[in-house]
Order: sequence, then structure tokens, then C-alpha cells
Amino acid sequence: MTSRGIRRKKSSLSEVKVAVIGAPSVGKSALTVRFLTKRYIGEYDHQQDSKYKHEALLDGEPILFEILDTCPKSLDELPGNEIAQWADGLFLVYSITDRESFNYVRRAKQSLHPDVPLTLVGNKADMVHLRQVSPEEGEILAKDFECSFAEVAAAEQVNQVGEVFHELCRDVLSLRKWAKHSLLDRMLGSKSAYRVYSRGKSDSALPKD
Ligand SMILES: Nc1nc2c(ncn2[C@@H]2O[C@H](COP(=O)(O)OP(=O)(O)OP(=O)(O)O)[C@@H](O)[C@H]2O)c(=O)[nH]1
Repeated sequence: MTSRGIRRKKSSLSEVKVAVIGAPSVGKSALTVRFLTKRYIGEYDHQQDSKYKHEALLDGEPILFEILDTCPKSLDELPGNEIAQWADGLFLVYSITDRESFNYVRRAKQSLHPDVPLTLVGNKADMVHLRQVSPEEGEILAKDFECSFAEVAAAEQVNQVGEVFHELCRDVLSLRKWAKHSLLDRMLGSKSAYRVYSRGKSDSALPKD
């Protein structure tokens, strides 16, 4: 109780699970560590998937991020479906300097059939002189995936990388809010309802507070 006898409502922690998917060496760990610590670690020796927990305030709301930084050994190793089932949101990361990594995210998306919010991320945007994938190609693929798109440079950007994580988290929370109000959610479950949600998003199907 406060001194005026009014009990303040404690805001509960929302948990958001995010998986970072992409071909080897596109900068998945660099992006994850940039978000978690604001630091850039150039060489990150990483032999298996890593999971991190991180508490942060998003738009005044406390969020517990759980981040899965995946670690495929080769371009032939696509993420398993258990990742899409575990995650509330996915980053599909490629390097703008590596055409093969762009093809990898296309294959990863096809193999996963994710029913959760996605963000397509073109990393290493500081290396424009070595660019193999244009921003327009990224935008077209994101349209095809019906998801958000950003080019970033984990090596140089702190705020932009943070904002990309925050935007995906906002999408996850919007979906939850929508699903709570949705009859479809009760009928189909929140992940299947997402398909319908993402199509109807542009028709402003979101409920107001
Ligand atoms: N120039 C530049 N290099 C980057 C950037 N992000 C990562 N790198 C470099 O790319 C290499 C691979 O980065 P990682 O973060 O280990 O990539 P990863 O996708 O986690 O790699 P795996 O764990 O092997 O799948 C490292 O040498 C990084 O320093 C970036 O934004 N710009």
C-alpha cells in the first residue's frame, strides 16, 4: 500500500522469445550481442546454438527477452521446425555481401512455415563496396514474406540494431493483444490465427485499447 492507501498495480513481465536464424557468418551473434550488451564483438567463437535472457523496458513495459542465437554448420543445415514452434518471433538474417546467405533465408522460410512475426535483416550494411544483394531485393523478399525489413550494420550501429529487436517485439505483443480478443484464436490457437492477423493487419484489424 502507498501512504495514500492506494495499491499500485505492478506491471507484469511479458516474455518474448526470439530466434535469430541465418547462414553461417552473416553476423547473427554480432547482432545478438550488440542488442544485449551494446558492444560489438568482432570474432565470436560459437559452436552451437546459444540462449540468452535479457530484461528491458519497451515503451515503458518490462519485457523479458529470451533470444536463441542459432549456429548452422553449413548452408545445407536449415533450422528445424521446433525453432519456429518455440519462438514468438523470428529474425531471418542475411549478409548484404553474400548472395548465398540471401538464398539461405528464402530456403529457411520455406522449410519453417513460421506462423509468428518475422523480420528480414540484411546485415553488414557498412560493407557497401562488397554488396551482392540490393536493398530493393530485400524489400521484395520481405513483401513476399509479409514481414518487416531492415538493413543494419552490427559492426557500427547500436540504436538501429536495438530498434530492430524492439520492432519485432512490438509485433509479437500486438499479435498477442489481437489474439486475446480474437474468436479465431480460441478456434485455431494463436499461431494459426497469426496467418489471418498478418493478412488483415493492413485493414487495421487491431483492437483499440
Ligand atoms: N563488416 C561487418 N562485419 C560484421 C558485421 N557483423 C558481423 N560481422 C563479422 O562477420 C563475421 C561473422 O560474425 P558472427 O556474428 O560470428 O556471425 P554468425 O552468423 O553468428 O556466425 P555463425 O555462428 O558461424 O553462424 C565476424 O568476423 C564478424 O566480425 C557487420 O555488421 N559488419
